Amino acid sequence: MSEGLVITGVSKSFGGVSVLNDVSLTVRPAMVTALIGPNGAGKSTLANIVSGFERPDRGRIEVAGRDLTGQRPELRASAGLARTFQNLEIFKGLTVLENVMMGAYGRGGSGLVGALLAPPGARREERRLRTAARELLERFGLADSADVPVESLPFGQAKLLELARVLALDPHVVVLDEPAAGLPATSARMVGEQVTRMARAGVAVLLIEHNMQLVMEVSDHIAVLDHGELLTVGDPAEVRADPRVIEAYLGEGTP
Ligand SMILES: Nc1ncnc2c1ncn2[C@@H]1O[C@H](COP(=O)(O)OP(=O)(O)OP(=O)(O)O)[C@@H](O)[C@H]1O
Repeated sequence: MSEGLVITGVSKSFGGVSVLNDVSLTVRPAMVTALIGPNGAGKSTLANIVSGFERPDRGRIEVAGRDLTGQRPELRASAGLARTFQNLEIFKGLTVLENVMMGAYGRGGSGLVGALLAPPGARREERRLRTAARELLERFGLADSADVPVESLPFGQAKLLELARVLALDPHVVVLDEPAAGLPATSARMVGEQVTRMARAGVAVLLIEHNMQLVMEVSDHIAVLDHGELLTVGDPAEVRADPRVIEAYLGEGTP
């Protein structure tokens, strides 16, 4: 049974400056929980703490009921946590299909590297990965590009590929750091559709995103961070109407 992501009482300071102060948030399975807030509010720091790239000064991170506080990022991946990064992260020199197959590596299975290094007897594993990766590309509308070098993908498709790759981990929890950053409206919509679909398949999705239209469309819950403090968590209508949120983040007249 998956219980999603549970963040409890997380605090973090850099050089004596508080960046996160006692943040608690639950990201439930089969739902999209957005984390929004002004630049510098602490969103990426929280994503880094969740995925093990930063250590919290205080607090606890649990994924699917397992306490992962202090565990290395690789161990979190094998516990079912996957994330994307603000900047496009692709494995250059590999094809689109191989990039998706690489995704399965973090889950503790053999993945592409293991499959390539494996003795002939283990080739079945490679075939299984390849088939699963092709199915994911199909679902993301990228099947026609399976065998092209990943560098030749247009930016919008490369952002979709990142989503396909996190799903190759078969994750319980996915943290998406600005998946629609720099995308035109049509591509952002496609990302939104895939994020919704990911959640409906049972994944707990934490979505960090500045594109408010996307956030409002795909989120079940929205958490608002301001100066490292969680201002509120609510559904899109509640958050949109909350005067503190309007003041802290949305600004006059938006959206
Ligand atoms: N490694 C670090 N060392 C020192 N300060 C840091 C470090 N990482 C982040 N900060 C500071 O912590 C604060 C929060 O940054 P963070 O990147 O988490 O904000 P954010 O909400 O993700 O912003 P954005 O929307 O611009 O990405 C900022 O003031 C930033 O300068």
